[in-house]
Amino acid sequence: MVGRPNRPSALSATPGLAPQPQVTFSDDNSRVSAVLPTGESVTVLLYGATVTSWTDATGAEKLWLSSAAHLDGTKAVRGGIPLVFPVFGTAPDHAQTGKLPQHGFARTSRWEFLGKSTSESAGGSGAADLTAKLDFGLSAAGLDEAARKLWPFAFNLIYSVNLNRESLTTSLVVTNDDDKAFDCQVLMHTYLRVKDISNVEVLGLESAEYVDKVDGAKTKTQAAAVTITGETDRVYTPAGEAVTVVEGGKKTYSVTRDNLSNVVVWNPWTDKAAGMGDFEPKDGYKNMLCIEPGSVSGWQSLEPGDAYEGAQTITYYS
Ligand SMILES: O=P(O)(O)OC[C@H]1O[C@H](O)[C@H](O)[C@@H](O)[C@@H]1O
Repeated sequence: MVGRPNRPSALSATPGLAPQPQVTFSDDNSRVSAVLPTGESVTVLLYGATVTSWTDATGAEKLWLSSAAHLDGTKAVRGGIPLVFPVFGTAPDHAQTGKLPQHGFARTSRWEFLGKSTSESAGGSGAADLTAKLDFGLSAAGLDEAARKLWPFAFNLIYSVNLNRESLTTSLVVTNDDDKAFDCQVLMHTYLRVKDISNVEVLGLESAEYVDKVDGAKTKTQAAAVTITGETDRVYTPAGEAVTVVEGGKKTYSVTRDNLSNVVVWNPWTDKAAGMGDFEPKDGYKNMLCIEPGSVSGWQSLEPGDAYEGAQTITYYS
């Protein structure tokens, strides 16, 4: 057999032209990665279409992933960006989704890798402006029988993960392919990596209403910047589209929402982290903060043929 190097090349070889740096894509049966010529990278597990890693050019990880996370398709991934669909938490009183497990089935289903592409931003000058795009799909045919029975609708999900030098954008399009209407909720459960949660402030939620899930689901109004000093689990409905994470007085991330009206802020703190078998190290709650853009305080009601799209863009500042 004639051997062919299967290591992907990072250089294109157009005859007569200097080689242009390219995005390096790789995929196997379980995950897909893209690496920009400048070094930034993203990895997506087909199980759940879960982003498990996003690094900057130096290889520094921007997402938190538990060292005990199950990456073998036996349990939703603890860390990265799990996708929540079609129900956030559980909704026992909601007829269509009431029997589904916590956060639905998108994060525990195996998605199909639909394809990859590279684009250059307008006015870009080459490698520095490349965006790598990975697309994933899930429809009723991709669900296991149990999930199909619990949510018996024909649907189509397209999840796109876009990586450029400064940011990661994830967007989800939900299409109703059924002849009946269905309700759904959508959320991107992003685990941001932080150095020390005690130095973190979240800006952009001042004066927003929120439901405090650790205080009897009371509705409250955020007075000032959010700081995390204990278990925190809040569903905000902010007026603005961006929240900013500041650490030690320095802006480290901004998270911008497109057509997602809520943002959940979650940190399990000591006791809850101790109670989760897949949360390691146990003091890892100090190094993570979930900022979860979603549409979860009501329902997206999709008529047959209708589609809904929501997206987040996370930008980091080093
Ligand atoms: O343990 P999981 O099912 O992954 O859920 C983790 C967390 O997700 C969201 O942030 C919810 O608001 C929390 O109530 C929940 O504890």
